[in-house]
Amino acid sequence: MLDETRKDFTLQARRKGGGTAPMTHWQLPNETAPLSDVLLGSPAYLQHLATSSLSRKHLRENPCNIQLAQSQHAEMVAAYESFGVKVHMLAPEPELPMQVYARDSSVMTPYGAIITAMAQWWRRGENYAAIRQYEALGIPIYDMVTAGTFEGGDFNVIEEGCVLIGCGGARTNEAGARQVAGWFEDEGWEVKLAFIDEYYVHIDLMVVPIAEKLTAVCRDCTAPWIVEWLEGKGHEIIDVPFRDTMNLGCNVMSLGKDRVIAPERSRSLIDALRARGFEVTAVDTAEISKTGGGIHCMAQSLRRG
Ligand SMILES: NC(=O)NCCC[C@H](N)C(=O)O
Repeated sequence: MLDETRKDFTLQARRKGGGTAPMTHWQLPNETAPLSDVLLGSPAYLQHLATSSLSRKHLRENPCNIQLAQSQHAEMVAAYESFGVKVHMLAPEPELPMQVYARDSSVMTPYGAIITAMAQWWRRGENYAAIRQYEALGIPIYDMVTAGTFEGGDFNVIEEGCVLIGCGGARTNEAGARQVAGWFEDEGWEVKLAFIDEYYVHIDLMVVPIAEKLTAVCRDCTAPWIVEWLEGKGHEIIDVPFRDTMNLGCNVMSLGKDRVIAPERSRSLIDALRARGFEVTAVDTAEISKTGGGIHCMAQSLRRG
């Protein structure tokens, strides 16, 4: 017999045309409410691959020391735990060298998890691993992307019922982006599509929610309409320098209640947050980030609020 927590699992909770009921045992109203459960990926089988301009440059010049990256990951896990966040770890699989980036293979929403469609063949198995993980946790699958490619770093919940979807072509393509956009428009959300250059990989490199009406943005590489749109909603913008952004310095994780986990090297953002009274735990993730992602890319919020 299925235990209480697993009985909510289903492979397609989405109601066609909208009106899907939000989850009952889990909740995720937005990306800035207090975080109590997070999904992370193990770096046990991490490899440094040429996945993007970013990771290729480091591979050429100064490849990732995997052991050091693993110890940095352990420190990041400890940071979540020190804030009382329960860490759920994807079961590591030797066939999945990028599984540490738990943000991308699925996307948690108020209705359950979207199973994405990874663009690069060496990441596709992560989608199946994510399904198994949600089954084990009793989290319903909202739906699975079938029309094109879609990666979780491109689903950026700005506030409750409002999402910015990144579309760089090489990762999330237009067909995938429009399919997901349509689902959330049907649910009554405000949805904006941001076409970005594939150099930036995902939209969460340059736009990341920090707190209610407070967003970190790299103005130098974010389309001005996005900044104006956020400001129009009353968001204060913390500008993150371009160089820091390309080192994943904007890619931080909000824990809610004015607490943030940020990469140690992102001095400008850390100082700006501390000046506003935020509690910032700075973790050195520079070695992991040579493989192309940061703290936000490595985390999938499972429960907030
Ligand atoms: N959300 C993200 O930006 N994820 C980073 C993914 C990094 C990984 N090396 C990749 O290129 O797929």
